[in-house]
Amino acid sequence: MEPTSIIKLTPDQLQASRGKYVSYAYDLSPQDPFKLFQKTAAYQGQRSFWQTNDGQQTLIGLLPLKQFYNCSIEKIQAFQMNFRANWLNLTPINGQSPRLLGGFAFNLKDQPTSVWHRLENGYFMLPQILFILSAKKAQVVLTTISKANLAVQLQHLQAQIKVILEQKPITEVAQPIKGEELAVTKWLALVKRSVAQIKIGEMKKVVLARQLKVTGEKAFNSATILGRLINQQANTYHFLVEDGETFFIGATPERLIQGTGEKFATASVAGSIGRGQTTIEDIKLGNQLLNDAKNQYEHQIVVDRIKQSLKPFVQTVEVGPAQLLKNHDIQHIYHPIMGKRLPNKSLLSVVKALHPTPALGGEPRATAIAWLASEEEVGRGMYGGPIGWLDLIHDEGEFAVGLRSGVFHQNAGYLYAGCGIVAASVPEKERAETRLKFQPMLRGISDQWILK
Ligand SMILES: C=C(O[C@@H]1C=C(C(=O)O)C=C[C@H]1O)C(=O)O
Repeated sequence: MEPTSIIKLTPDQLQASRGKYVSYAYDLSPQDPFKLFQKTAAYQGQRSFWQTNDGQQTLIGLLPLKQFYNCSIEKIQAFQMNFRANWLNLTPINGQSPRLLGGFAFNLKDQPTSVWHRLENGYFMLPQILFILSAKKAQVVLTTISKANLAVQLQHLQAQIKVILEQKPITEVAQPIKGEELAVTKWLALVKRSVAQIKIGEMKKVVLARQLKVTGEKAFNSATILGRLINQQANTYHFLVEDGETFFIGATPERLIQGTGEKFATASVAGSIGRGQTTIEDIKLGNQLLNDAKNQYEHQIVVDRIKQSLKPFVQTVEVGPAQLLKNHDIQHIYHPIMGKRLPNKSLLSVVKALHPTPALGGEPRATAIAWLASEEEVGRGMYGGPIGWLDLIHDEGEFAVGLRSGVFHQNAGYLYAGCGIVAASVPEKERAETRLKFQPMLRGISDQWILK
């Protein structure tokens, strides 16, 4: 299957490729996504991982050819255009094209918070080695900038893949951790102030986030956490971006946008309750959530806003029926929302129009964002931002909302959780809801945690 000599170019072709982005895609035998990721330990600090919520599609990116920090949507879009204009496809027929992996910040900050290191304002990478995996198929896309000897450049990448595939996957046992919810009193006071602000009619809803700090004896290992999240959190997107010693990781249930050739699909996910110990209790809790006036109200704000925001990009906005989105620790009210894509509407322009939805920002958006910027103590970094991938050639891709997540550096990690505040919010109840939302990450990091 793997070609022995990857490519033969004539001198003229070589000349034409000089300075251009070139890519070459080929098939591998099917791979177990996480096992393959474990085999890439030698590339730690230079990897990205993405898996869809049905577990059917996985992307693993290694060895950035390009890295983007301080990622405005415009900057990434400009790169996509530039790449397309300077790209040479060496794959004989069809084949996959190069993709960017990574995410945007919740909002761009002038003054970075140290816990995020270089990831504060978002991060994307263009991998030299990109694995695209589905249940039955594994493909790899090699991307490089053509220099004097392109064939050697590509063969060098191909040789690295061979080495990766021969590795033994290593599994590490998770370490015990200490956890501390940060600034709780201040946060409860902010909930109260926000409710007051809502009651005087300044806003309808604002989503407030807080942090839980975790500490281990030794540095956290991204692969260990990722493997546990994959095992524990079904029905969620699993994502990881690494930048040297810093990584952002999570298991989010919320799709922001999927763009295929034909459609744009998004979802409203808002309104939360725990899972039951028994099936009967679980159904009861689900029904309670679906019929609860406060949660219905919180949710409807999200549906209405998404409908408005998506409208200019699709033929007709279709809203599916209300459903429960059930995860390991929590369930939400959820509607699929989609429409047929109108011509000349880019995926990133939809990201810009949607983000942040009132599931993460608030309503009205500008007022809520201004309120968060002035009142929220800690920077959100990539928490709550769009995270996923973008095809550089076909303008297809998918972005989830980067929640149920945390940023890690050496032996410290900061988990984030937020919740929608409306006029009927009670601070202690909202704290309990955010506690529930820390659970997936705590469980993902360790079997043993002590909370201060
Ligand atoms: C903000 C978070 O979750 C969001 C807020 C929800 C809510 O307020 O009910 C539910 C799902 C998410 O859209 C989070 O998990 O941190």
